[in-house]
Amino acid sequence: MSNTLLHPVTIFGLSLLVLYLLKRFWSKRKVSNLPYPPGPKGHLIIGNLFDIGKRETPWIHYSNLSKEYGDMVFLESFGTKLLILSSVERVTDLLDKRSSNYSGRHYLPMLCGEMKYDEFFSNMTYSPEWRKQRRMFHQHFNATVVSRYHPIISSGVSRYVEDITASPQRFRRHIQYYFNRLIFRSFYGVEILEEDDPYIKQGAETMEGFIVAGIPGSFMVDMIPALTYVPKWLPGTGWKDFAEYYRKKSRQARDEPYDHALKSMREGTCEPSVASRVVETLPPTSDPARDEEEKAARDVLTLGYIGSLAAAMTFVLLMALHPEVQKRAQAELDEVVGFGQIPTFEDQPKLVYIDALLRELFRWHSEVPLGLPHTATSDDIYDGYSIPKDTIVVANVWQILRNPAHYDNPNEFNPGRHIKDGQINKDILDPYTVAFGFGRRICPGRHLSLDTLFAIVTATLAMFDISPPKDDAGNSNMKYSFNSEGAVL
Ligand code: HEM
Repeated sequence: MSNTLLHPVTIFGLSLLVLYLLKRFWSKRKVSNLPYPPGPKGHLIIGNLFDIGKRETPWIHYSNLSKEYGDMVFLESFGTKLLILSSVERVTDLLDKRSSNYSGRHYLPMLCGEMKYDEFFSNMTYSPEWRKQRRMFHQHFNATVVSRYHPIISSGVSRYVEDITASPQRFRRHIQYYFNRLIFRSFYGVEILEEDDPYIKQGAETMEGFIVAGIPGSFMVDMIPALTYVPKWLPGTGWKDFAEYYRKKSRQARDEPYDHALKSMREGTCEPSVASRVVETLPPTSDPARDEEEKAARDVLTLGYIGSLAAAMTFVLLMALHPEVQKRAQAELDEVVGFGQIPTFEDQPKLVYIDALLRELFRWHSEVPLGLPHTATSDDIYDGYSIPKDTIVVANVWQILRNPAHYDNPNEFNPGRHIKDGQINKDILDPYTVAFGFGRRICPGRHLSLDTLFAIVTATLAMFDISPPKDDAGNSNMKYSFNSEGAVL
């Protein structure tokens, strides 16, 4: 008898039955008698698993679903509820206007439980700890103080121009190096001397882990959290090695540059940085709160790794594909700044076409096509529908930025669409208000990010011409694709 009960098929069957009953139970817990927002009918037991589960371009799948069900699509599988918003109106109503309820982050068993990425405030749920870390970050990167990094940005640009002049074919490495040097100098006051610096690698790998595990449904354990208890020696548990690898990398990325900065501060060899300002405000080492505050500081600093590299790579691709846009931008620089001169931040307000080009860059290719998912921290009722607590709310940024109601011929790359009567057209949807996220969770690094991009984009256009590679017959043979680091040429 006991043998029959322990038979793997019996255990599997019983588990399915329990999951099914749980699903029925959870599905019945509606906020009120109101229905959930529309969405495809789920299958028996697994619900909408096939819609939520891993796929290469989920934003395109969600966009197709919205054509059938409207600008709010509700999916559910094993108790996980997902609401996909695909219009500015819905996003504004829920993520901006009701942001006190929609600023949570979902506890993803893989990302948070296994990989421990919820130590960084970008992945923390809406809590006092999140508020503390976010405030700390904001102090150093809000719009009024970000100009303090301009000297570092400008010196980085000079070095970038030298590097590209010396070896233009290595442009990807030089762009990467520009962003990494900038981040390390501004955050840690530390100069990165080598392109292959281990800190750079740790940061990139930490980000890589986030990009894969940050999308709900990428790992089965996100749907069935009980899988956490499956022992590592069982076949099919390679995801546990993945989690361990990235857990270690993110800890290194957090601790090593910070310790390096502390050492340089003690030796008096580092320049003023976010780290030095944060350390000055920490309680004394004798204070029991010191450890906790210092851990928060380490976590906050690590988030600086999130880079604008992807946008810069996409810029290079677009200039190679659109010589007419490149020429027009160069003509504006020649006229406003002078031929072969690198603009400064003072020139920025006069460079309207460059402004439009950067906006179009963010519109045409969103680096984070589904933003970062928010969650509802309480039950809600909206537009005749019930939205239960813990629903994951995702904005389909890609679809909003390609909506023909906002942009004519949305697939076309056309900076001119953002200009009217020689000025930025305020009547057209500003892509930055979508690309950098929403409400209380809006990207706090956006000002730094836009300034660093302005500097590298204008320096590149002022000093170089970008053209596609040619074959022996002189024909362009450029092939490209996109990955998490932007365009791959
Ligand atoms: C092209 C560059 C960038 C893009 C497109 C981008 C986009 C985003 C998006 C979509 C979010 C999620 C917002 C939401 O939850 O609604 C976010 C969050 C965040 N970003 Fe950025 N970002 C960029 C660069 C940066 C940089 C350079 C930094 C650091 C200096 C940074 C720091 C952060 C942090 C800390 C969060 C988490 C905020 C929170 O959860 O409270 N980002 N970013």
